Amino acid sequence: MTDNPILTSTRQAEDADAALRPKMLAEFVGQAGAKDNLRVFIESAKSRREAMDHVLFFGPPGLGKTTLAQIVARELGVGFRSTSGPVIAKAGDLAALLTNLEHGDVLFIDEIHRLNPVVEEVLYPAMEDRALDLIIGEGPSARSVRIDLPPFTLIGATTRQGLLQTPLRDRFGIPVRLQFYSVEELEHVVTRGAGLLGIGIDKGGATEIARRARGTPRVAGRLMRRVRDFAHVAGSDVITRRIADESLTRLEVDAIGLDAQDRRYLHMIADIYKGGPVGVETLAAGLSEPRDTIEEVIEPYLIQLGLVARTARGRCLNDRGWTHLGLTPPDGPQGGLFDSDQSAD
Ligand SMILES: Nc1ncnc2c1ncn2[C@@H]1O[C@H](COP(=O)(O)OP(=O)(O)OP(=O)(O)O)[C@@H](O)[C@H]1O
Ligand SMILES: [Mg+2]
Repeated sequence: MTDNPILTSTRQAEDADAALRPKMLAEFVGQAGAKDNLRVFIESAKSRREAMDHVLFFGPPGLGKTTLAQIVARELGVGFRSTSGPVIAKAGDLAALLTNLEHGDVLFIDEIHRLNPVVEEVLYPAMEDRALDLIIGEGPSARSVRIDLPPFTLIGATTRQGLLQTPLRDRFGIPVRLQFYSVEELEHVVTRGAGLLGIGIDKGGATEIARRARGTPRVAGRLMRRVRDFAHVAGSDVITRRIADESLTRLEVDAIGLDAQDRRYLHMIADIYKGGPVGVETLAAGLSEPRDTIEEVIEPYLIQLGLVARTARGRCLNDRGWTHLGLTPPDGPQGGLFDSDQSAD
């Protein structure tokens, strides 16, 4: 099966993450609630010798969806097959994947919100009845055959739960929302990662990187690799707060983890649209970024920090957003909508 293009074409971008990926649930930092629940479902499935119910992981990029999917398969002691929504072009591709599964296997479909609707139709009976309904032949001689599938666990991952069709969403028995990580959790991620990369790090260095990692382990890993390069060139084998701070400042990552792209986004709303509201399409055009990048990568963290609000009329800069840019919010009617924002800290 390994030469099957559907199986091998996992996203390139993931490769850089591989070295830092935790292998078992016990090594996976944070997401305590999700982990506790998964542990129960895994144990139960194992003791009943049944396939675990289907799982949907959703949340912003880099929070550990792919990692958790691999961990679930490993903890269950079953095979792991991986593909992604846009890669499965035809119903037949999915049928081939499903019929090659072995008893209890995990089939991981990344970016499951991007499945072709025709393929999605095939997935419904597969998830629900573990059966495949195929039409064989054409015209008057066409007939439908039903093929039984082995018990399997589908794990879907998406950054856009809202784009999932309700029938698909409802077929996942275990929906899991991943949250942004706390600074303490990211300190663990960074310290563990430094160990794996073979560089020392002290508490101050770990805190400095964690505070600036946008609540996201992937960003923490990336920043740590860059800081390690600076430390290396500076001839230090330990990442200290000073080295971390200097390197991240040189990389234009500010004290709360925003990078040049985030600041461009905030400045566009502040300087050109006077704080908004402004539509996401307009921002996408102005920043020359795809709308998806704005909605999936840039905005979730800025919203979480309370710098920006998504409203029905468009994006608005909150008082905190103005303050972070070192600007004063204009007193105007648009302030009134958001003055519930806890300010003054
Ligand atoms: N809880 C965690 N503890 C330690 N490292 C983590 C954790 N979660 C994620 N990582 C690391 O962060 C990186 C990104 O994780 P992962 O690829 O699982 O994210 P994702 O949610 O699938 O992202 P995307 O939406 O882009 O596919 C990996 O290198 C992984 O090692
Ligand atoms: Mg992923």
